[in-house]
Amino acid sequence: MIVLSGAIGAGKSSLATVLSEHLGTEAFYEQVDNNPVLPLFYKDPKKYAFLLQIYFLNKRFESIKKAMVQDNNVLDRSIYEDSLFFHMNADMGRATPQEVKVYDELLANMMQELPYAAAKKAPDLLVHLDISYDTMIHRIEKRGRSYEQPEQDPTLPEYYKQLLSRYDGWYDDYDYSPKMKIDGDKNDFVENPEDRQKVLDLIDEQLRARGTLK
Ligand SMILES: Nc1ncnc2c1ncn2[C@@H]1O[C@H](COP(=O)(O)OP(=O)(O)OP(=O)(O)O)[C@@H](O)[C@H]1O
Ligand SMILES: Nc1nc(=O)c2ncn([C@H]3C[C@H](O)[C@@H](CO)O3)c2[nH]1
Repeated sequence: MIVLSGAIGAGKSSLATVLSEHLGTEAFYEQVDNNPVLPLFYKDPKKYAFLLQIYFLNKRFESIKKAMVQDNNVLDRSIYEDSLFFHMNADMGRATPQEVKVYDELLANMMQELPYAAAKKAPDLLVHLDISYDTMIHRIEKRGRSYEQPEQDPTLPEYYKQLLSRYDGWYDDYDYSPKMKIDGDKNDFVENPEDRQKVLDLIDEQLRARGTLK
C-alpha cells in the first residue's frame, strides 16, 4: 500500500487518482463530500472536533483494511495525520484532555489490531506532498468547498498556517515506512503531462527499490 500525505489541498486525492491509474491499482479516498460531520466541524469546531476525529478514524481504518489486500493500492491520507489534526485542534482548546486520552488510546489499540485485520502493519511507501501557504490557499479557493473558504471564517488562515507548520516536523519524524517528498508547488501533475510523468517516475523509482514494482 502506498500512502499519500500533505496539508489541505496539497493534491493527495488528485495524485491518488493519477498514481492508481498508472499502477493499475485501486485508490481509496478520504470521506469528504459525503462526510456529515465535516461541515458541522467547520461551523462549530469546539463542539464537533472529537466526533469528527472518531468519524475519520473509523473510516480510515476501514480503508486501510481494504487497501492493504493488494500491493500498490493508494490511500489518499495516512492515519498518522489524523492524530496531527486532532492534537492541533486540542492545543487550540477544541478538545478536552480526556477526549485526547480516549482518542490516543483508541488509535493505539486499533493500530495494534492492524496486522490481524490487514496484511501488514505499515505502508510500503509514504509520498508526502509539500506545499507552501500561498499554494494551499490558492488550491482551497480553486476547489471551492464552501466551509473551507477563509471568507467564511476569519480564523481559518491562522488554522491553515499552523497546520502547515506542524506538517514539517511531522514529516521529519515519520518513521513507520520508507518515505519521499514531492514538491507540490512546482509539479502540476493535474494539468501538466511532463510534470505528471516526472512525479510518476520518482515514485516508480522508490517502488522498484522496495521491490513492490517490477
Ligand atoms: N500539483 C498540482 N498542481 C496544480 N493544481 C493541483 C495540484 N494538485 C492538486 N491541484 C488542484 O488543487 C485542488 C485540491 O486538490 P486535491 O483535492 O487533490 O487536494 P487534497 O490534498 O486531496 O485535499 P484535501 O486534504 O482537502 O482532501 C484541486 O482543485 C486540484 O485540481
Ligand atoms: N479536524 C480534522 N481532523 C482530521 O483528522 C481531518 N482529516 C481531514 N480533515 C479535513 C481537512 C479538509 O477540510 C477535509 C479534507 O481533507 O477534511 C480533518 N479535519
